[in-house]
Amino acid sequence: MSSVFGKPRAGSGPQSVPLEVNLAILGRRGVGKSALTVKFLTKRFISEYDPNLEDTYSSEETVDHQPVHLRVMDTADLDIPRNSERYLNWAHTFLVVYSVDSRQSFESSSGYLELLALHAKETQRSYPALLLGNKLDMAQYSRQVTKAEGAALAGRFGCLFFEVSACLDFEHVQHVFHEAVREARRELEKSPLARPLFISEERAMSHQAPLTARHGLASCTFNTLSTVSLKEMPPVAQAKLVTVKSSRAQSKRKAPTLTLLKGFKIF
Ligand SMILES: Nc1nc2c(ncn2[C@@H]2O[C@H](COP(=O)(O)OP(=O)(O)OP(=O)(O)O)[C@@H](O)[C@H]2O)c(=O)[nH]1
Repeated sequence: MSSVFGKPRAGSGPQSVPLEVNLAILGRRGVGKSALTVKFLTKRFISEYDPNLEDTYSSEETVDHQPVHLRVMDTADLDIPRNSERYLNWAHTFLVVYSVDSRQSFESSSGYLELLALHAKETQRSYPALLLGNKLDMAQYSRQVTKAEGAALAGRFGCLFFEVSACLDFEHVQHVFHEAVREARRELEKSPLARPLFISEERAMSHQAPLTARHGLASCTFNTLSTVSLKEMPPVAQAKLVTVKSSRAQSKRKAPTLTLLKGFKIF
């Protein structure tokens, strides 16, 4: 609500301080984690990719009129969760992805949800997760997981469920990411001091030593992995930060966007 009589305007005051949200995308290899990430950030679908690339991207979003600094970690586990602390200790919210044309990937997604449930139990906190059935465009040809099965699995873990396609419309993909932000925001509002740990880019850490959680997380670090054997938290020297302004990414193709596209071929 805006007013000329001194009442707060929408988007002013505390609302103009960006909410910091870290989101990790989990799932078996090939389910479309990178494709969804790139679709969300650039509105485009990728055809080729580096399966070993694990990066964290940063995007300024507006969700429900609130500015949000969203960091997205596109993870690169192989077939099962590995070194999961790197995202468990970092993310406020998770997208667990399977492909509707792969039962194996659906079974893996259940493993990821169990991992998150266990982590929540151990840390006595709750971590919002959304379950995504990707490659919906393939459903008419080769669906192996029904929508009801996806919904039932999500129901078992109390999370939201969507079926999407990284190669269809951008709005559905954006909606899912924004829902994840809303879930994170609800959780942060409940316990604002109980923030996940994070790795600072400025301070070299030889391993995942926790830093003091505080309001307004500093910049995070990001894994760029180039070989299959390097699936662990990389040394800080390898870390890099990639920033993308999603609203400008497609139209202006500024340098940050080109950085994002490293490793991807876009058409
Ligand atoms: N038809 C269709 N293909 C998709 C979709 N999303 C991704 N793909 C394709 O599926 C393959 C794997 O996609 P990625 O985004 O690399 O999958 P990923 O989960 O990041 O895989 P890793 O990097 O190995 O962990 C690529 O060939 C994509 O082009 C989709 O929604 N529909």
